[in-house]
Amino acid sequence: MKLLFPCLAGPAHWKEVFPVANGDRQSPIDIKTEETKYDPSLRPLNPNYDPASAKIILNNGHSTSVEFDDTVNKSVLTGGPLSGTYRLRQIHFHWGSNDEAGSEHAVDGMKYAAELHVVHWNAEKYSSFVEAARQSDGLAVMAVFLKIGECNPQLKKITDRLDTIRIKGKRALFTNFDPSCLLPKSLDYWTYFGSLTVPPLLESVIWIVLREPISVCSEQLAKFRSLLSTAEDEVACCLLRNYRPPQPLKGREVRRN
Ligand SMILES: CC[C@H](CNC(=O)c1ccc(S(N)(=O)=O)cc1)c1ccc2[nH]ccc2c1
Ligand SMILES: [Zn+2]
Repeated sequence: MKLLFPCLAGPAHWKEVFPVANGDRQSPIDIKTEETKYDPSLRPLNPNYDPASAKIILNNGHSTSVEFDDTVNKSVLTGGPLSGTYRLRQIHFHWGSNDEAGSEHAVDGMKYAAELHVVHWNAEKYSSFVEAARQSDGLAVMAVFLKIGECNPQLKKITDRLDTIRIKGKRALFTNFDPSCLLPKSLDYWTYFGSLTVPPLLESVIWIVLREPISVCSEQLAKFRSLLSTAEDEVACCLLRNYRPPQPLKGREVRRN
């Protein structure tokens, strides 16, 4: 069925505007843990972030993100499956309309309540994020699962600011923030070659999915759902869910350290 604004209609219609939606390395995926392959060549992850790089917190209508200064190598990710230095650009979240689903990746068919994405780009090889986003090794996104449980005091720094950016397009100063505070104790991970999970769905992401979740409580998730996907002059519509369902693996390998 041809829709006027397919992107607004959600994941099922994206292929009409972005044929790559049916590509060979789409994300997210359901990680079947029994089929992952231990790879001794994988190194420990080495995130090294400077809290001064944090700039603003933003509601872009599809998620809330914290944007970092990526004009210099101040906050970077090295190690893991990566060759070279990947520069931190932004972090953002995916969630669902209830606590039972909300993550993008799944583990043996199980979905978590939400998922944090820490987005980096290969500033060693490419001159901008947008250029890197068109290259097969251009981006590296670290995914962290959010599991329903205790309220997360570190996440509170973000959820406490959401009422100031409720409307799409709103932004507020947000600095002195090191996203490492949102990482779990263990940095063990799965890794595979994939894509952006929202249009333009570019197949340029080296995914690094941390195996240990962090906690989030229902009240904190409710604050994400109270964000609006609509701008000032539009009829208010809550951003109740913004996760893409798992995509076909198409023969890809998922490695673990
Ligand atoms: C190239 C796309 C980009 C906008 N999109 C993203 O940055 C993005 C990042 C991560 C993920 S996820 N969920 O997979 O982690 C999804 C989308 C984008 C598109 C056009 C642009 N023009 C100027 C800057 C710019 C950035
Ligand atoms: Zn994302």
